[in-house]
Order: sequence, then C-alpha cells, then structure tokens
Amino acid sequence: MALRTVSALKRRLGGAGLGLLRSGQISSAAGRSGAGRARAGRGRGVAWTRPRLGEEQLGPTCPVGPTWESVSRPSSTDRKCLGRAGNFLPCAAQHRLEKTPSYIDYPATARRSFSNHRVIVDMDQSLGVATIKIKNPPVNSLSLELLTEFLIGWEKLENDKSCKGVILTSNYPKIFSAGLDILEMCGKNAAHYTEYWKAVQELWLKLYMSNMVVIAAINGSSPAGGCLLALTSDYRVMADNPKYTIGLNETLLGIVAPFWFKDNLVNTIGNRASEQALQLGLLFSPAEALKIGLVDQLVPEDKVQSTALSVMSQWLKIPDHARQLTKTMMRKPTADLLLKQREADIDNFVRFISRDGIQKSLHMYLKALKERKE
Ligand SMILES: CCCCC/C=C\CCCC/C=C/C(=O)SCCNC(=O)CCNC(=O)[C@H](O)C(C)(C)COP(=O)(O)OP(=O)(O)OC[C@H]1O[C@@H](n2cnc3c(N)ncnc32)[C@H](O)[C@@H]1OP(=O)(O)O
Repeated sequence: MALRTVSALKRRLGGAGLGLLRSGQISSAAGRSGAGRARAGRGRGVAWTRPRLGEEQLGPTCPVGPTWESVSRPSSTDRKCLGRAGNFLPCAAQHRLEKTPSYIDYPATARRSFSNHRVIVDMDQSLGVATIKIKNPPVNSLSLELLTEFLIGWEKLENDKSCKGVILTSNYPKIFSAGLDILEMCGKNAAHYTEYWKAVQELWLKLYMSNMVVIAAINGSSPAGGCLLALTSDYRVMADNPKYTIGLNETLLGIVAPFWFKDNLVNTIGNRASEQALQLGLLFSPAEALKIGLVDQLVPEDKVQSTALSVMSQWLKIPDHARQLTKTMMRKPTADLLLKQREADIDNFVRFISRDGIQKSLHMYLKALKERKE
C-alpha cells in the first residue's frame, strides 16, 4: 500500500532517526547549528559551550543554533528547541536523536553506505564527503515519500561530524529530477497539500542553509523542483548533453514558482534573467544554462561525478568556519523570508493548488506528458 503521509512513513521506517518527527512536520532535531552540532563541537562556524552527550539540558537553556535564534525564538516557557530551519521539537526528543544509533556510531572505516527506498547515501569517510543519489523511478519526481527519506538521510549526514560535503546526483543518468511530483498536487485534499508543501519547504531550507559544502552533479534533465534542488547547492556541475534541460518551467504547467524559488534563482542568475526565465518558463540547454550562470561548469557525461568530487576538494580547502559564516551571510536573508512566513506560504500554496482551474491545468499537463510518448 502506498504510503502517503510523513507519519505513515515514520511508522514504516521507525527508528531511523525518525521517532522524533512529528506528523506533518519534518523536523531537524539536531541540525548543525543545533544541539547535534554543538555535540560534535567542531566549530562549524561559531564557538559555544559544548555540551557532552548525556548532559540533559531541557527547556530554554538547551543550546540552539546561534545563527537562527533570531529568526523565531521560542518563548522561555515552551521548553522547546529551535532547529536550524526554525522548526520546533521537544528538547528531550532532540537529545534522543543524538543518541539514536546510526552508522556514524560504528567504528570508522573508509566507506559507509546507507540507503532507504528512494535515496542512496555513500559516505567516503576518508574524504568527509557523502554522495546522495536520488532513486525514485521513473523520473525522480519529488514525491512526499522521497522528500521524507531525503530529509532522513540529510539529517544523518548533518549529525555526522566527519561529513563536510555532500554531492547531490541522480541514480538515473538522463534525469536528475523531474521536479515536484505532480501527482502529489493533483486530486488530493488540503491536509495532503499542507503536508506535502511543508516537506518541500523543509528540504529547501535544510539544503539551502546547510553548513556542509553542497555540490550538484546534474547528470540529466532538471525541470522546476529539480532545478530548485540544484539551486540549493554551492556549485553546479552539469553533463554537457544538449538533450538535457534545466530551469524553472512552472508557468508552462499553469502554476507559479513561489517567491523563494524565485529568490533562489535571482540570487543565482540575477533579476533580469530570472524575470524572463520565470515568466516564459524557460528550460535551458546546458550551454545556455552555463552562459547565464544557472550552472557553473559543463563536463562530458562520464566526468560529472569526478568533477564534482574534485571541485569539492577545492572547496573543502577553505577554512570551514570562514566559509560557513560567509555562506550564512549570503543566504540567511533569503531563507529568513520564508521562515518568517512559512504558514502563510503553505496557505497560499494550498489555496492556489486547490483551485479548479489549477487542477485542470495540472491534469492537462500530465495528459500531455503521457500523450507525448504515444
Ligand atoms: C501566487 C501564489 C503561488 C503559490 C504557489 C503555488 C503553486 C505551486 C508551485 C509549485 C511549484 C512546482 C514545481 C514543480 O516542480 S512542478 C513539476 C514540473 N515538472 C515538469 O514539468 C517535468 C515534467 N516531466 C518531463 O518533462 C519529463 O517527464 C522528463 C523529466 C524530461 C523525463 O522525460 P522521459 O524520460 O521521456 O519520461 P516521461 O515523460 O515519459 O515520464 C515518465 C513517467 O513519469 C511521469 N512524470 C514525469 N514527470 C513527472 C512529475 N513531475 N510528477 C509526476 N509524474 C511525472 C510521466 O507522466 C510518465 O508517467 P507514465 O509512465 O504514467 O506515462
């Protein structure tokens, strides 16, 4: 039976760092700027008192990420921790996550892998670099299940003190990701749309604001949400194959890229190019994408992964704290805009996507995709 909710998925995967995720709210229990990072104590950007594992610090005194405290600090009475992306989690639960056994608690060897149904994570511990391969056939659409599993994998890496960089790629050459799963936005109810949009927001916030170096190895087409996923990274290497396209093509589906998609694009390619790209729903060839700065480097198909790795090693030579603070300085204002109005953004999405006209557009787009094959 298909699992349609985060809570259902939590039950199925129970234990994999998930016990703490509240239904409908995918939460970072111990993001790098939160308690997990403090425990790791490797100064990812900011110095602070380092609590030891087992020191229960419940309530408002619990160490939280300094860079995000100002965003939406919980009241001193609500005994909750603020995670990196501004989401709340009971502090005791946060500490339980820290103690949750995972592969990072085992003796270190050069390579470790873990995977769930839709995400493969391969960690090279000697380099401190993980590769996340998206594996959601046929086209790596970003379904709720995929988003949930991705977030679980991401959280594990965030909590792994040896992991300094992540390469994002697809398990299926030719398609990096087909973007948001249209089926998640069609013919469902408001509760489902809410849950789905929360997961989309959460993944974007986590990736966009990660202290790790994130490099996208774009080995195929990457429309809409797929492009957004790539845009969260610090550097984009794309396969130089003119058959592939990348861009925020939402208007072609009769929908509108939310403001934070737009902001991420503007920060990358500038206002004028974004205005045109977004209104026309442009999908760029790799050469065009390179020209406007949507991607940073084109390489032959079989060199995408190795190039991403060598770029990663360059980025990892920069003193970590300086790079992280710089990244935060550059990106925080953009992320804050969403953090300050997450609920309103969800309401907008749910209202917009529930409209009859929008549902009709999405159905027609899906139909056209299918007919293209026939
Ligand atoms: C003003 C207020 C605004 C508030 C916000 C409001 C609105 C919300 C905005 C939401 C933002 C949305 C972002 C998105 O990401 S929407 C998704 C956009 N994605 C696309 O347009 C890509 C569509 N797909 C393709 O172009 C191609 O499939 C391909 C990725 C290039 C791969 O081509 P090919 O290898 O030829 O595969 P097929 O086309 O044959 O596809 C195989 C099956 O997969 C189904 N499919 C494809 N894409 C999706 C998708 N994104 N979601 C769900 N399903 C998808 C396709 O229909 C085929 O299914 P079938 O085998 O059953 O026929």
